[in-house]
Amino acid sequence: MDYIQIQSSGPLNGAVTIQGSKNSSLALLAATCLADATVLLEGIPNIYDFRVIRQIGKDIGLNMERLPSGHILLDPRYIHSAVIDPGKASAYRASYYFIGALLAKFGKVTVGFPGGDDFVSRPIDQHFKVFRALGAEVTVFNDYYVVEAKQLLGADIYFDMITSGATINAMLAAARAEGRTRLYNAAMDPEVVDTANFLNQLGAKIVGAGTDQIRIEGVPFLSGGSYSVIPDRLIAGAFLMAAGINGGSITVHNVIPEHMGSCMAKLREIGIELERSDQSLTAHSTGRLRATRIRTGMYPGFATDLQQPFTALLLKAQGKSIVTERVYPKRFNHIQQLKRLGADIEVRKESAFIRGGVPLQGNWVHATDVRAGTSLLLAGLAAEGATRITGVEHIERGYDDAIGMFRSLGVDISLRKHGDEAAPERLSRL
Ligand SMILES: CC(=O)N[C@H]1[C@@H](OP(=O)(O)OP(=O)(O)OC[C@H]2O[C@@H](n3ccc(=O)[nH]c3=O)[C@H](O)[C@@H]2O)O[C@H](CO)[C@@H](O)[C@@H]1O
Ligand SMILES: C=C(OP(=O)(O)O)C(=O)O
Repeated sequence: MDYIQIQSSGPLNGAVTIQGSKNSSLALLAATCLADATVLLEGIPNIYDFRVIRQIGKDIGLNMERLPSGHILLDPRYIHSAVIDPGKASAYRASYYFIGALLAKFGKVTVGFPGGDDFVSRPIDQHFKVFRALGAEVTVFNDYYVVEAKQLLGADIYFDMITSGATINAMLAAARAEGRTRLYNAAMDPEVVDTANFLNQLGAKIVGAGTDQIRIEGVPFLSGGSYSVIPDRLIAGAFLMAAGINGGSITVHNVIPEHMGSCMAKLREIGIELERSDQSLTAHSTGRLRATRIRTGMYPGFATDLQQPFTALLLKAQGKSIVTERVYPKRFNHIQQLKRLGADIEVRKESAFIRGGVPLQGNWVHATDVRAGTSLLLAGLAAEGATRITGVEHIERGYDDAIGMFRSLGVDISLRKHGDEAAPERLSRL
Protein backbone atom coordinates (compact mmCIF):
# COMPACT_ATOMS: atom_id res chain seq x y z
CA MET A 1 0.00 0.00 0.00
CA ASP A 2 1.32 3.45 -0.91
CA TYR A 3 1.60 6.23 1.62
CA ILE A 4 3.00 9.74 1.68
CA GLN A 5 5.62 10.56 4.26
CA ILE A 6 5.92 14.20 5.21
CA GLN A 7 8.34 15.60 7.78
CA SER A 8 7.81 18.52 10.09
CA SER A 9 9.20 21.56 8.38
CA GLY A 10 10.37 25.06 9.14
CA PRO A 11 9.04 28.11 7.30
CA LEU A 12 8.06 27.41 3.68
CA ASN A 13 9.34 29.72 0.98
CA GLY A 14 8.89 29.57 -2.75
CA ALA A 15 6.34 29.52 -5.55
CA VAL A 16 4.00 26.95 -7.08
CA THR A 17 2.03 27.09 -10.31
CA ILE A 18 -1.58 26.09 -9.83
CA GLN A 19 -3.08 23.40 -12.09
CA GLY A 20 -6.40 23.69 -13.88
CA SER A 21 -9.52 23.31 -11.79
CA LYS A 22 -10.54 19.70 -11.14
CA ASN A 23 -14.21 20.56 -10.79
CA SER A 24 -14.32 22.66 -13.95
CA SER A 25 -12.34 20.10 -15.93
CA LEU A 26 -14.81 17.34 -15.06
CA ALA A 27 -17.67 19.47 -16.39
CA LEU A 28 -15.84 20.60 -19.55
CA LEU A 29 -14.68 17.10 -20.50
CA ALA A 30 -18.25 15.75 -20.34
CA ALA A 31 -19.66 18.91 -21.98
CA THR A 32 -17.54 18.17 -25.02
CA CYS A 33 -19.99 15.37 -25.89
CA LEU A 34 -22.48 18.10 -26.86
CA ALA A 35 -20.22 19.37 -29.66
CA ASP A 36 -20.35 18.28 -33.29
CA ALA A 37 -16.67 18.88 -34.05
CA THR A 38 -13.31 18.56 -32.33
CA VAL A 39 -12.54 20.46 -29.14
CA LEU A 40 -9.16 21.43 -27.68
CA LEU A 41 -9.03 21.85 -23.91
CA GLU A 42 -6.08 23.54 -22.24
CA GLY A 43 -5.03 23.08 -18.63
CA ILE A 44 -6.84 19.82 -17.82
CA PRO A 45 -4.86 18.32 -14.91
CA ASN A 46 -3.62 14.73 -15.10
CA ILE A 47 -5.57 13.60 -12.06
CA TYR A 48 -7.24 10.28 -11.25
CA ASP A 49 -10.72 11.56 -12.21
CA PHE A 50 -9.42 12.59 -15.64
CA ARG A 51 -8.03 9.11 -16.17
CA VAL A 52 -11.43 7.59 -15.33
CA ILE A 53 -13.11 9.91 -17.83
CA ARG A 54 -10.56 8.86 -20.46
CA GLN A 55 -11.62 5.23 -19.83
CA ILE A 56 -15.28 6.19 -20.17
CA GLY A 57 -14.39 8.05 -23.36
CA LYS A 58 -12.84 4.86 -24.75
CA ASP A 59 -15.99 2.87 -23.92
CA ILE A 60 -18.42 5.29 -25.57
CA GLY A 61 -16.30 6.42 -28.53
CA LEU A 62 -15.30 9.90 -27.30
CA ASN A 63 -11.76 10.09 -28.65
CA MET A 64 -9.40 11.85 -26.27
CA GLU A 65 -5.72 12.47 -26.80
CA ARG A 66 -3.22 14.37 -24.64
CA LEU A 67 -0.99 16.26 -27.09
CA PRO A 68 2.73 16.91 -26.43
CA SER A 69 1.69 20.46 -25.45
CA GLY A 70 -0.32 18.94 -22.58
CA HIS A 71 -3.62 20.08 -24.14
CA ILE A 72 -6.40 17.53 -24.63
CA LEU A 73 -7.87 17.03 -28.09
CA LEU A 74 -11.35 15.54 -28.00
CA ASP A 75 -13.42 14.26 -30.89
CA PRO A 76 -17.07 13.70 -30.02
CA ARG A 77 -18.16 12.86 -33.58
CA TYR A 78 -17.88 9.12 -33.17
CA ILE A 79 -19.66 8.61 -29.86
CA HIS A 80 -21.65 5.42 -30.38
CA SER A 81 -23.01 4.68 -26.92
CA ALA A 82 -24.67 6.51 -24.07
CA VAL A 83 -24.22 3.71 -21.56
CA ILE A 84 -21.67 4.64 -18.89
CA ASP A 85 -20.27 1.63 -17.07
CA PRO A 86 -21.51 1.72 -13.42
CA GLY A 87 -18.06 0.80 -12.05
CA LYS A 88 -16.41 3.71 -13.84
CA ALA A 89 -19.27 6.12 -13.11
CA SER A 90 -18.98 5.46 -9.41
CA ALA A 91 -15.19 5.82 -9.40
CA TYR A 92 -15.67 9.60 -9.20
CA ARG A 93 -18.36 12.14 -8.41
CA ALA A 94 -19.18 14.08 -11.55
CA SER A 95 -20.17 11.18 -13.82
CA TYR A 96 -23.69 12.65 -13.69
CA TYR A 97 -22.57 15.30 -16.21
CA PHE A 98 -22.67 12.61 -18.91
CA ILE A 99 -26.46 12.64 -18.58
CA GLY A 100 -26.80 16.34 -19.35
CA ALA A 101 -24.15 16.08 -22.05
CA LEU A 102 -25.51 13.03 -23.90
CA LEU A 103 -29.27 13.24 -23.46
CA ALA A 104 -30.08 15.65 -26.28
CA LYS A 105 -28.06 13.62 -28.81
CA PHE A 106 -29.03 10.10 -27.73
CA GLY A 107 -32.45 10.39 -26.08
CA LYS A 108 -31.50 7.76 -23.51
CA VAL A 109 -28.52 7.70 -21.14
CA THR A 110 -27.56 5.05 -18.58
CA VAL A 111 -25.14 5.92 -15.78
CA GLY A 112 -23.99 4.34 -12.52
CA PHE A 113 -24.46 6.28 -9.29
CA PRO A 114 -21.82 8.89 -8.53
CA GLY A 115 -18.91 8.07 -6.26
CA GLY A 116 -16.25 10.61 -5.36
CA ASP A 117 -15.51 11.90 -1.93
CA ASP A 118 -17.56 9.86 0.44
CA PHE A 119 -17.74 12.14 3.45
CA VAL A 120 -21.49 12.21 3.80
CA SER A 121 -24.64 11.39 1.86
CA ARG A 122 -24.68 13.47 -1.30
CA PRO A 123 -28.12 13.33 -2.92
CA ILE A 124 -28.71 13.94 -6.63
CA ASP A 125 -32.42 14.71 -6.41
CA GLN A 126 -31.93 18.19 -7.93
CA HIS A 127 -30.29 16.63 -11.00
CA PHE A 128 -33.34 14.37 -11.39
CA LYS A 129 -35.58 17.39 -10.91
CA VAL A 130 -33.82 19.14 -13.80
CA PHE A 131 -34.15 16.19 -16.19
CA ARG A 132 -37.81 15.69 -15.32
CA ALA A 133 -38.53 19.41 -15.73
CA LEU A 134 -37.04 19.26 -19.23
CA GLY A 135 -39.41 16.39 -20.10
CA ALA A 136 -37.25 13.34 -19.36
CA GLU A 137 -38.19 10.22 -17.47
CA VAL A 138 -35.79 8.99 -14.78
CA THR A 139 -35.78 5.30 -13.80
CA VAL A 140 -33.66 4.21 -10.88
CA PHE A 141 -32.20 0.69 -10.67
CA ASN A 142 -29.98 -0.93 -8.08
CA ASP A 143 -26.61 0.43 -9.13
CA TYR A 144 -27.50 2.65 -12.09
CA TYR A 145 -30.20 4.93 -13.41
CA VAL A 146 -31.62 5.64 -16.85
CA VAL A 147 -32.75 9.01 -18.16
CA GLU A 148 -34.87 9.08 -21.32
CA ALA A 149 -36.41 11.89 -23.36
CA LYS A 150 -37.69 11.86 -26.94
CA GLN A 151 -37.29 15.63 -27.07
CA LEU A 152 -35.92 17.87 -24.33
CA LEU A 153 -38.08 20.96 -23.90
CA GLY A 154 -36.93 24.15 -22.16
CA ALA A 155 -38.53 24.90 -18.78
CA ASP A 156 -38.37 27.15 -15.72
CA ILE A 157 -36.53 25.41 -12.89
CA TYR A 158 -36.27 26.66 -9.30
CA PHE A 159 -33.60 24.80 -7.32
CA ASP A 160 -34.58 23.80 -3.78
CA MET A 161 -31.04 24.54 -2.63
CA ILE A 162 -27.96 26.02 -4.26
CA THR A 163 -26.11 23.25 -6.04
CA SER A 164 -23.22 23.73 -8.41
CA GLY A 165 -23.45 20.21 -9.87
CA ALA A 166 -27.15 20.41 -10.73
CA THR A 167 -26.78 23.98 -12.07
CA ILE A 168 -24.05 22.79 -14.44
CA ASN A 169 -26.02 19.69 -15.43
CA ALA A 170 -29.06 21.86 -16.18
CA MET A 171 -26.99 24.07 -18.49
CA LEU A 172 -25.66 20.98 -20.28
CA ALA A 173 -29.09 19.42 -20.74
CA ALA A 174 -30.74 22.70 -21.77
CA ALA A 175 -28.02 23.81 -24.20
CA ARG A 176 -29.50 21.68 -27.00
CA ALA A 177 -33.07 21.43 -25.72
CA GLU A 178 -35.88 23.02 -27.69
CA GLY A 179 -36.80 26.46 -26.40
CA ARG A 180 -35.84 28.52 -23.38
CA THR A 181 -34.81 27.29 -19.93
CA ARG A 182 -34.58 29.58 -16.92
CA LEU A 183 -32.73 28.51 -13.78
CA TYR A 184 -33.58 30.20 -10.49
CA ASN A 185 -31.55 29.96 -7.27
CA ALA A 186 -28.64 28.85 -9.45
CA ALA A 187 -25.13 28.33 -8.07
CA MET A 188 -22.74 31.20 -8.82
CA ASP A 189 -19.46 29.28 -8.60
CA PRO A 190 -16.60 30.11 -10.99
CA GLU A 191 -16.90 26.54 -12.32
CA VAL A 192 -20.51 27.25 -13.36
CA VAL A 193 -19.34 30.38 -15.18
CA ASP A 194 -16.47 28.47 -16.76
CA THR A 195 -18.82 25.80 -18.12
CA ALA A 196 -21.20 28.44 -19.47
CA ASN A 197 -18.31 30.30 -21.14
CA PHE A 198 -17.09 27.07 -22.71
CA LEU A 199 -20.55 26.14 -24.02
CA ASN A 200 -21.04 29.67 -25.37
CA GLN A 201 -17.71 29.41 -27.14
CA LEU A 202 -19.14 26.34 -28.94
CA GLY A 203 -22.27 28.29 -29.91
CA ALA A 204 -24.61 27.82 -26.94
CA LYS A 205 -26.77 30.73 -25.79
CA ILE A 206 -26.39 31.02 -22.04
CA VAL A 207 -26.66 34.30 -20.17
CA GLY A 208 -26.52 35.14 -16.48
CA ALA A 209 -23.99 32.53 -15.30
CA GLY A 210 -22.34 33.92 -12.18
CA THR A 211 -25.69 35.26 -10.91
CA ASP A 212 -28.50 33.24 -9.35
CA GLN A 213 -30.60 33.37 -12.54
CA ILE A 214 -29.40 31.76 -15.74
CA ARG A 215 -31.21 31.79 -19.08
CA ILE A 216 -30.47 29.24 -21.78
CA GLU A 217 -31.90 29.40 -25.30
CA GLY A 218 -31.57 25.91 -26.78
CA VAL A 219 -29.66 25.62 -30.06
CA PRO A 220 -29.83 22.70 -32.56
CA PHE A 221 -26.09 21.99 -32.64
CA LEU A 222 -22.77 23.07 -31.14
CA SER A 223 -19.56 23.54 -33.06
CA GLY A 224 -16.02 22.66 -31.97
CA GLY A 225 -13.49 25.09 -30.55
CA SER A 226 -10.72 25.55 -28.04
CA TYR A 227 -10.90 26.63 -24.43
CA SER A 228 -8.68 27.01 -21.40
CA VAL A 229 -9.96 25.79 -18.02
CA ILE A 230 -9.80 28.14 -15.02
CA PRO A 231 -7.15 27.58 -12.33
CA ASP A 232 -7.99 25.48 -9.28
CA ARG A 233 -9.00 27.98 -6.59
CA LEU A 234 -9.15 25.21 -3.97
CA ILE A 235 -5.57 24.07 -4.47
CA ALA A 236 -4.44 27.70 -4.59
CA GLY A 237 -6.21 28.38 -1.29
CA ALA A 238 -4.60 25.36 0.37
CA PHE A 239 -1.09 26.50 -0.65
CA LEU A 240 -1.72 30.01 0.68
CA MET A 241 -2.75 28.37 3.95
CA ALA A 242 0.47 26.32 3.96
CA ALA A 243 2.40 29.59 4.39
CA GLY A 244 0.72 30.09 7.76
CA ILE A 245 1.57 26.68 9.21
CA ASN A 246 5.17 27.46 10.20
CA GLY A 247 5.50 30.89 8.65
CA GLY A 248 7.20 31.82 5.39
CA SER A 249 6.19 33.23 2.01
CA ILE A 250 4.40 31.25 -0.69
CA THR A 251 3.44 32.60 -4.08
CA VAL A 252 0.75 30.86 -6.10
CA HIS A 253 0.98 31.59 -9.83
CA ASN A 254 -1.84 31.03 -12.33
CA VAL A 255 -4.72 32.04 -10.09
CA ILE A 256 -7.72 34.31 -10.52
CA PRO A 257 -7.69 36.32 -7.27
CA GLU A 258 -11.35 37.33 -7.81
CA HIS A 259 -12.32 33.66 -7.30
CA MET A 260 -10.71 33.62 -3.87
CA GLY A 261 -12.38 36.51 -2.05
CA SER A 262 -13.71 34.69 1.02
CA CYS A 263 -10.53 32.65 1.44
CA MET A 264 -8.34 35.75 1.20
CA ALA A 265 -10.50 37.64 3.69
CA LYS A 266 -10.28 34.82 6.23
CA LEU A 267 -6.52 34.44 5.82
CA ARG A 268 -6.03 38.17 6.43
CA GLU A 269 -8.31 37.98 9.45
CA ILE A 270 -6.09 35.39 11.15
CA GLY A 271 -2.91 37.36 10.45
CA ILE A 272 -1.62 36.18 7.08
CA GLU A 273 -0.56 39.04 4.80
CA LEU A 274 -1.51 38.72 1.15
CA GLU A 275 -0.02 40.47 -1.84
CA ARG A 276 -1.97 40.40 -5.03
CA SER A 277 -0.99 40.84 -8.65
CA ASP A 278 -2.79 40.06 -11.87
CA GLN A 279 -2.56 36.28 -11.81
CA SER A 280 -0.59 35.59 -8.63
CA LEU A 281 -1.04 35.83 -4.89
CA THR A 282 1.67 35.74 -2.23
CA ALA A 283 1.00 34.82 1.40
CA HIS A 284 3.47 36.06 4.04
CA SER A 285 3.24 34.77 7.57
CA THR A 286 5.29 34.92 10.74
CA GLY A 287 3.59 31.70 11.82
CA ARG A 288 1.67 33.58 14.54
CA LEU A 289 -2.04 33.24 13.82
CA ARG A 290 -5.21 34.51 15.46
CA ALA A 291 -8.06 32.11 16.29
CA THR A 292 -11.32 32.69 14.41
CA ARG A 293 -14.76 31.34 13.51
CA ILE A 294 -15.71 30.26 10.02
CA ARG A 295 -18.86 28.97 8.47
CA THR A 296 -18.80 27.34 5.06
CA GLY A 297 -21.30 28.28 2.37
CA MET A 298 -21.86 28.06 -1.34
CA TYR A 299 -19.92 30.53 -3.50
CA PRO A 300 -19.09 33.33 -2.77
CA GLY A 301 -19.12 31.95 0.79
CA PHE A 302 -16.16 30.13 2.31
CA ALA A 303 -15.82 26.90 0.27
CA THR A 304 -16.51 23.59 2.00
CA ASP A 305 -13.51 22.21 0.08
CA LEU A 306 -11.27 24.67 1.96
CA GLN A 307 -12.72 23.81 5.36
CA GLN A 308 -10.37 20.85 5.97
CA PRO A 309 -7.06 22.63 5.21
CA PHE A 310 -8.28 25.67 7.13
CA THR A 311 -9.06 23.45 10.12
CA ALA A 312 -5.46 22.18 10.00
CA LEU A 313 -4.22 25.78 9.87
CA LEU A 314 -6.30 26.75 12.90
CA LEU A 315 -4.49 24.09 14.93
CA LYS A 316 -1.62 26.61 14.89
CA ALA A 317 -3.73 29.60 15.98
CA GLN A 318 -3.49 30.25 19.73
CA GLY A 319 -6.91 30.14 21.37
CA LYS A 320 -10.31 28.75 20.48
CA SER A 321 -11.59 28.56 16.91
CA ILE A 322 -14.91 27.26 15.67
CA VAL A 323 -15.45 25.79 12.20
CA THR A 324 -19.06 25.33 11.15
CA GLU A 325 -19.84 23.21 8.09
CA ARG A 326 -23.08 24.32 6.42
CA VAL A 327 -22.74 22.71 2.99
CA TYR A 328 -22.07 19.15 4.16
CA PRO A 329 -22.75 19.24 7.92
CA LYS A 330 -21.07 15.88 8.52
CA ARG A 331 -17.92 16.58 6.53
CA PHE A 332 -15.58 16.00 9.48
CA ASN A 333 -13.83 12.70 8.66
CA HIS A 334 -10.47 14.48 8.80
CA ILE A 335 -10.97 15.49 12.44
CA GLN A 336 -10.50 11.96 13.77
CA GLN A 337 -7.25 11.78 11.81
CA LEU A 338 -6.03 15.19 13.03
CA LYS A 339 -6.66 13.96 16.56
CA ARG A 340 -4.26 11.09 15.90
CA LEU A 341 -1.60 13.79 15.53
CA GLY A 342 -2.58 15.21 18.92
CA ALA A 343 -5.01 17.92 17.80
CA ASP A 344 -7.44 19.15 20.43
CA ILE A 345 -10.74 19.25 18.51
CA GLU A 346 -14.25 18.33 19.44
CA VAL A 347 -17.10 17.97 16.96
CA ARG A 348 -20.59 18.86 18.10
CA LYS A 349 -23.37 18.79 15.52
CA GLU A 350 -22.14 20.73 12.48
CA SER A 351 -19.26 22.49 14.26
CA ALA A 352 -15.70 21.64 15.17
CA PHE A 353 -14.31 23.35 18.29
CA ILE A 354 -10.55 23.72 18.08
CA ARG A 355 -8.08 24.60 20.82
CA GLY A 356 -5.10 25.84 18.83
CA GLY A 357 -1.45 25.97 19.79
CA VAL A 358 -1.28 22.38 21.09
CA PRO A 359 1.92 20.60 19.90
CA LEU A 360 1.35 17.92 17.22
CA GLN A 361 3.24 14.62 16.86
CA GLY A 362 3.70 12.69 13.59
CA ASN A 363 1.72 9.44 13.25
CA TRP A 364 0.05 7.17 10.71
CA VAL A 365 -3.14 8.80 9.42
CA HIS A 366 -5.60 8.08 6.62
CA ALA A 367 -6.85 10.47 3.94
CA THR A 368 -10.53 9.64 3.56
CA ASP A 369 -11.06 12.10 0.71
CA VAL A 370 -9.10 14.63 -1.30
CA ARG A 371 -9.46 17.61 1.04
CA ALA A 372 -8.99 15.45 4.15
CA GLY A 373 -5.69 14.56 2.45
CA THR A 374 -4.84 18.26 2.03
CA SER A 375 -5.61 18.85 5.67
CA LEU A 376 -3.29 16.02 6.75
CA LEU A 377 -0.48 17.28 4.52
CA LEU A 378 -0.70 20.69 6.19
CA ALA A 379 -0.93 19.21 9.68
CA GLY A 380 2.04 16.97 8.82
CA LEU A 381 4.13 20.11 8.23
CA ALA A 382 3.35 21.21 11.76
CA ALA A 383 3.71 17.85 13.52
CA GLU A 384 6.99 16.85 15.15
CA GLY A 385 8.72 14.00 13.22
CA ALA A 386 7.24 12.06 10.33
CA THR A 387 3.57 11.87 9.41
CA ARG A 388 2.59 8.98 7.16
CA ILE A 389 -0.60 9.38 5.15
CA THR A 390 -2.42 6.42 3.58
CA GLY A 391 -5.34 6.83 1.16
CA VAL A 392 -3.00 8.35 -1.45
CA GLU A 393 -5.54 7.52 -4.16
CA HIS A 394 -7.90 10.11 -2.68
CA ILE A 395 -5.23 12.81 -2.89
CA GLU A 396 -4.59 11.74 -6.49
CA ARG A 397 -8.24 12.51 -7.28
CA GLY A 398 -7.50 16.20 -7.01
CA TYR A 399 -3.77 16.79 -7.37
CA ASP A 400 -1.66 16.35 -10.47
CA ASP A 401 1.61 16.46 -8.50
CA ALA A 402 1.11 17.19 -4.81
CA ILE A 403 4.52 15.85 -3.84
CA GLY A 404 6.39 17.89 -6.45
CA MET A 405 4.56 21.07 -5.40
CA PHE A 406 5.36 20.68 -1.70
CA ARG A 407 8.91 19.64 -2.48
CA SER A 408 9.45 22.81 -4.54
CA LEU A 409 8.72 24.73 -1.32
CA GLY A 410 11.47 22.88 0.51
CA VAL A 411 9.30 20.21 2.17
CA ASP A 412 10.77 16.78 2.93
CA ILE A 413 8.01 14.65 1.39
CA SER A 414 7.98 11.36 -0.51
CA LEU A 415 5.73 8.60 -1.81
CA ARG A 416 6.56 5.23 -0.25
CA LYS A 417 5.29 1.70 -0.01
CA HIS A 418 4.26 -0.07 3.17
CA GLY A 419 7.15 -2.07 4.46
CA ASP A 420 9.84 0.33 3.31
CA GLU A 421 9.57 2.75 6.22
CA ALA A 422 13.37 2.80 6.47
CA ALA A 423 14.05 2.56 2.72
CA PRO A 424 14.91 5.54 0.54
CA GLU A 425 12.27 7.29 -1.45
CA ARG A 426 10.72 5.16 -4.16
CA LEU A 427 8.90 7.59 -6.40
CA SER A 428 8.84 11.33 -6.57
CA ARG A 429 5.59 11.91 -8.31
CA LEU A 430 2.04 10.85 -7.52
C1 LIG B 1 -17.13 17.56 -8.89
C2 LIG B 1 -17.49 18.78 -8.14
O1 LIG B 1 -17.67 19.83 -8.74
N1 LIG B 1 -17.55 18.70 -6.83
C3 LIG B 1 -17.84 19.86 -6.02
C4 LIG B 1 -19.32 20.13 -6.06
O2 LIG B 1 -19.97 18.93 -5.68
P1 LIG B 1 -21.50 18.78 -6.01
O3 LIG B 1 -21.80 19.46 -7.30
O4 LIG B 1 -21.82 17.36 -5.87
O5 LIG B 1 -22.12 19.61 -4.81
P2 LIG B 1 -23.39 20.56 -4.88
O6 LIG B 1 -22.97 21.96 -5.15
O7 LIG B 1 -24.38 19.96 -5.79
O8 LIG B 1 -23.93 20.45 -3.38
C5 LIG B 1 -24.29 21.59 -2.64
C6 LIG B 1 -25.33 21.21 -1.62
O9 LIG B 1 -26.53 20.80 -2.28
C7 LIG B 1 -26.94 19.52 -1.83
N2 LIG B 1 -27.56 18.82 -2.98
C8 LIG B 1 -26.91 18.84 -4.18
C9 LIG B 1 -27.45 18.22 -5.28
C10 LIG B 1 -28.68 17.57 -5.14
O10 LIG B 1 -29.23 17.00 -6.09
N3 LIG B 1 -29.29 17.56 -3.92
C11 LIG B 1 -28.76 18.17 -2.83
O11 LIG B 1 -29.32 18.14 -1.75
C12 LIG B 1 -25.67 18.85 -1.34
O12 LIG B 1 -25.96 17.82 -0.42
C13 LIG B 1 -24.92 20.03 -0.73
O13 LIG B 1 -25.40 20.27 0.57
O14 LIG B 1 -19.66 21.18 -5.17
C14 LIG B 1 -19.36 20.89 -3.79
C15 LIG B 1 -19.87 22.07 -2.97
O15 LIG B 1 -19.20 23.23 -3.31
C16 LIG B 1 -17.87 20.67 -3.63
O16 LIG B 1 -17.61 20.24 -2.33
C17 LIG B 1 -17.35 19.60 -4.61
O17 LIG B 1 -15.95 19.61 -4.64
C1 LIG C 1 -15.71 16.90 -2.74
C2 LIG C 1 -14.80 17.01 -3.68
O1 LIG C 1 -14.79 16.38 -4.87
P1 LIG C 1 -15.92 15.47 -5.55
O2 LIG C 1 -17.18 16.26 -5.58
O3 LIG C 1 -15.35 15.25 -6.90
O4 LIG C 1 -16.03 14.23 -4.74
C3 LIG C 1 -13.65 17.90 -3.54
O5 LIG C 1 -13.01 18.19 -4.57
O6 LIG C 1 -13.34 18.33 -2.42
